[in-house]
Amino acid sequence: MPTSNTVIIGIAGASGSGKSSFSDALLHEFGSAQITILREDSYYKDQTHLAMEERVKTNYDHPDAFDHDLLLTQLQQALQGEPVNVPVYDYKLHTRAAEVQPLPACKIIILEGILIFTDARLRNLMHTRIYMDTPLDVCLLRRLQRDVNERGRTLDSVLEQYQATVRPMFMKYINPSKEHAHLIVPGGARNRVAIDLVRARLREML
Ligand SMILES: Nc1ncnc2c1ncn2[C@@H]1O[C@H](COP(=O)(O)OP(=O)(O)O)[C@@H](O)[C@H]1O
Ligand SMILES: Nc1ccn([C@@H]2O[C@H](COP(=O)(O)O)[C@@H](O)[C@H]2O)c(=O)n1
Repeated sequence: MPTSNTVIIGIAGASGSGKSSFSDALLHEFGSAQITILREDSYYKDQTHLAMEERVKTNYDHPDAFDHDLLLTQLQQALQGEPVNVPVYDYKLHTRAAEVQPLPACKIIILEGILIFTDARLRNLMHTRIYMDTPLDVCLLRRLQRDVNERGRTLDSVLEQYQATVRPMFMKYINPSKEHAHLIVPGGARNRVAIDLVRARLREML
């Protein structure tokens, strides 16, 4: 458990389950002066040393794809009130961008990502753990649309990656990590009751 005044809320779930949308809904309720969102995706390992053909072959749904050590260090710095420069990830180039993004100092940090509950060091820093429990077919359809429209992917590449790594890693790592959740949310970011419940809990903390 964190010892500072800052509180970390973890939101995990499959890719396309609505983690970002749920986090954004909470940010919308409270505003950026009180809540900031930190995305596990920002901590994908730098791959500038690899050729593009190697980068596309990476398993991005395995815990080893992330630099959780850096994420942990930066969360601890944020809890101590120290300035934090978050890496910026580029999904089209599959690597870290040159720039960094300062993390605003806030009372509540929402940490969202597919594998954040698989690491006990991260879990132990989270005051509340929420799991987005959205059916996998719905997740795939959303991901397909998003990856083609926003992440520079083709239909074939999304389906190939889904079968090769996304679904198997969900079964092996993400779905079992649900056992660490305090709250399991069906229906994603449109679950108004869940947003209201979490909002009430966050309001108590502020
Ligand atoms: N309840 C919903 N209904 C329809 N589309 C949604 C819903 N929640 C999220 N989406 C869309 O699905 C895509 C993936 O959602 P997102 O919140 O980014 O998921 P995650 O962060 O878990 O990958 C986004 O394009 C988002 O706009
Ligand atoms: N270069 C990359 C890096 C990550 N991914 C996929 O992103 C998913 C996690 O992000 P969400 O916003 O969907 O939770 C994960 O499932 C990776 O497969 C990628 O395709 N390419």
